[in-house]
Amino acid sequence: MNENISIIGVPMDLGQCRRGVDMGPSAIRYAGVIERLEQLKYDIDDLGDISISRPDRKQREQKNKLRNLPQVAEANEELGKMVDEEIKKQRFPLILGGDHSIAIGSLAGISKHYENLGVIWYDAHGDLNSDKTSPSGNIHGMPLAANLGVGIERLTHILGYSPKIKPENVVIIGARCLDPGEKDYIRDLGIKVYTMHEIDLMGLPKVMAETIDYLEARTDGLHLSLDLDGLDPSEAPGVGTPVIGGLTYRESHLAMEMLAESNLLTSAEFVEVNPILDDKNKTASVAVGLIGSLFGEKLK
Ligand SMILES: NC(=[NH2+])NCCC[C@H](N)C(=O)O
Ligand SMILES: [Mn+2]
Ligand SMILES: [Mn+2]
Repeated sequence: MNENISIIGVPMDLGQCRRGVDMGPSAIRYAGVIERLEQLKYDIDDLGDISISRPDRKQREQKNKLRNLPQVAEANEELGKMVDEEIKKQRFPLILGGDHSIAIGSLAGISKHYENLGVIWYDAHGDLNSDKTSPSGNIHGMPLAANLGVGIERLTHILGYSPKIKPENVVIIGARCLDPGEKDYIRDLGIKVYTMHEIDLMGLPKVMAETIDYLEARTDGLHLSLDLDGLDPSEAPGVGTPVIGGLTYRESHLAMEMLAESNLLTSAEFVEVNPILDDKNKTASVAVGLIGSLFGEKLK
């Protein structure tokens, strides 16, 4: 793995309705992410947090299908540019959210550098809605669709190009809450999804081994987009859209260790940590533990 990591915080809470997820980056820093990675001998450059502009009251009262679109789009443009710069410097971008709408900017900056970027979407949700299918109007339910080129241009064309990724290079792991439009889309495009059903049947080690083999054969870079709500809410309670019946702490560590061993990863993001909904920063600590495993921490 690249020994040089650049950390970018994105205190974004405008892609959904629960306040507090904007404090995710500071909760993850407080839980010791930098110290943890420095112990593993990485060179860390913490670039701090992107500034997010606030909608005014008039805008907040508007009922439209894409909540806070101007601010979300603008922050994603800025994130995309920063990520692009770090990759040009040959540094590994590690992005800390913030709600999952920030994956639009991350992939805008990353995907420019790869012909066939692979993406692992570790999440209870598909995040495959568009303005047309979204039941909520929340942009954090749309980033994977936007990156596949589906949705309104202001989101699909961040940094001026689209699509960012191809459906056959995406693997969703941990899904257990999909909206009707998302299910249709997965079926039509044949996106590879390991729902909790397959994980229960096959076991997480087999799921990860298949995922890694599949992506290794067809991609030239690999991004992990890990939504903490992929884990079970009993172990990661500090998230805005919890869904019972998720991946365990142990399974998630093993998934990270197997990814570390594969040596394929070129970028990662950890999103949806909401310290206000958390239990004594437990979810941020889980995120830091997972980051440790992802970057090669071992007991022997
Ligand atoms: N990143 C997330 N937590 N997304 C949750 C999305 C929930 C729902 N599918 C929606 O579109 O509103
Ligand atoms: Mn989710
Ligand atoms: Mn998500």
